[in-house]
Amino acid sequence: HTLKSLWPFHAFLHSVLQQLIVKDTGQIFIEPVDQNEVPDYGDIVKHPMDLLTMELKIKNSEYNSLEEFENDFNLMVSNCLAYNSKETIFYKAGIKMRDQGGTVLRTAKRDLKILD
Ligand SMILES: CC(=O)c1c[nH]c2ccccc12
Repeated sequence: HTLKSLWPFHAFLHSVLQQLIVKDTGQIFIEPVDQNEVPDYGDIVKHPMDLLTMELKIKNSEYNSLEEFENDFNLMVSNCLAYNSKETIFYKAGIKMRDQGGTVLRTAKRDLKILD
């Protein structure tokens, strides 16, 4: 069996997402940035992304590969590093999520290969 046939692919992505949510200890990635609270956010970030939106995309079967899921993860991180200046807590949380989330995704990619 491969993972895809044995266990729905979206269940695999959901488990990867849960691991990313655990890494978001400051809970700054868990939901979309509220653009009413942050009126200039849309001037800098053209394609917002967050972990809740990624969960909804999993549920809507909008990811056909781990790479597409990873693209949204990278978009979420790069938005954070683009909007927040380097000395902020948010920027530092973005660096931490890039590093720790990157490890989660590297392991998930390896697991997907082993199961094929
Ligand atoms: C992830 C991120 O950049 C943010 C998460 N919450 C915010 C509130 C104001 C400005 C930026 C943010």
